[in-house]
Amino acid sequence: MNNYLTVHQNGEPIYDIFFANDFNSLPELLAGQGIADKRVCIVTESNVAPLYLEAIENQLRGKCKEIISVVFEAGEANKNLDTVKYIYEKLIHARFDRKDMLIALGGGVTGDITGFTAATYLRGIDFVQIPTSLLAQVDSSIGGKTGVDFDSYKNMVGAFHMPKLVYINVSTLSTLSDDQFMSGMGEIIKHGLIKDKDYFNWLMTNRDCILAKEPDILMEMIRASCNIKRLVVENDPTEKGERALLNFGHTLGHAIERYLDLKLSHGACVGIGCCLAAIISKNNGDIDKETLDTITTAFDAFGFPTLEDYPVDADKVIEYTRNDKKMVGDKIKFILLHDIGNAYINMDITVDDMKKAFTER
Ligand SMILES: NC(=O)c1ccc[n+]([C@@H]2O[C@H](COP(=O)([O-])OP(=O)(O)OC[C@H]3O[C@@H](n4cnc5c(N)ncnc54)[C@H](O)[C@@H]3O)[C@@H](O)[C@H]2O)c1
Ligand SMILES: O=C(O)C(=O)C[C@@H](O)[C@H](O)[C@H](O)COP(=O)(O)O
Ligand SMILES: [Zn+2]
Repeated sequence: MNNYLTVHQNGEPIYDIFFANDFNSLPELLAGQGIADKRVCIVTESNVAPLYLEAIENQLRGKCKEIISVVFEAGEANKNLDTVKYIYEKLIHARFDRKDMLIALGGGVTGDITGFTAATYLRGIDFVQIPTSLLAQVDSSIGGKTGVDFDSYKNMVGAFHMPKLVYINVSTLSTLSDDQFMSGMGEIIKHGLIKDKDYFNWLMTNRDCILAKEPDILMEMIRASCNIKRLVVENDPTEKGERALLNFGHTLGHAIERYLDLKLSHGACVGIGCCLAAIISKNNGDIDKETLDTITTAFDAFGFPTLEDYPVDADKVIEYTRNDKKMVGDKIKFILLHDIGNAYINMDITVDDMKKAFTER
């Protein structure tokens, strides 16, 4: 099996997603991106920097014109324009020009911020993703959605800007907390739910090995999820249609993330959002009770919290969905399931339908 997947657009290869257990192939792959003539800025955050920054610097030393790094304070609360401004200042100070490059080293927060900075600095420079969280390895590093939160609105300011390379060193997951591992599983289970019933069943069958973080199983799972995301974003890079399916669980998930003031991880909120969307699918007559139970059992099996653990004011959460980017006029573009592995867009979900999901299962 190849140790990479290639993401295409209009039939043309755009970038590779490379899978490894170390950082040793990074210099060679970046040489292919003309790094010898570039200044490189590694953008990372306070948790990841002490773990992996030096390893990346060691790999790149002598291979590019100059290396600088910018370290910001970890956490979703810093996925904002202030952090972007901080990075712009560093780049201007180091005289970065149009042919220079950013490297995002970290989780989805780092990838989203760095990608957005790369998309906007000097009207766009190259960037590379080195995702270190499970969520970033299977989801956020792929597809070129970049951006930041604005006030408390999730991903309100952003741009589509494709990376030049996604380099996944699966061994970085050894330092990730179990909570953050679970967060990544939220997007992984989502991939099975929207596109691939066999993959969903495989996740359940291999649950114990996944939770034991067996290296071969993790590699297989990460590759499979990357492939699902790759296929969706190749078909619809800028979310004119099918890409919206990747938002399954996110309409209510993002609203819960905001309501809980970021006390729960993105993936945990997506997990709760997926279960609520599955209840709406059942109430809408799309799936039966047995399928709904299979879905909620899956999240339970991977240790996801529920609304019993995190009670919310349903009216307030639903009010927050009005700021969702998927609103079309007064209607919300809701993602539902015809079955496990078969998601679709529904434009007729009402506030009452959402409310019912919180109270009637
Ligand atoms: N652009 C997209 O397509 C896309 C897709 C999904 C999610 N997202 C965004 O991604 C973000 C969530 O990503 P995330 O869960 O990676 O969050 P994150 O970047 O905050 O990382 C989660 C936590 O794990 C730590 N961490 C990361 N890698 C580590 C490692 N190897 N060892 C130890 N600690 C490590 C981080 O410091 C942080 O505390 C959200 O902002 C979400 O909106 C974007
Ligand atoms: O890549 C996509 O498209 C996704 O929707 C993936 C989601 O998991 C991710 O959380 C994304 O950032 C949500 O996008 P948004 O446009 O709803 O903010
Ligand atoms: Zn997500």
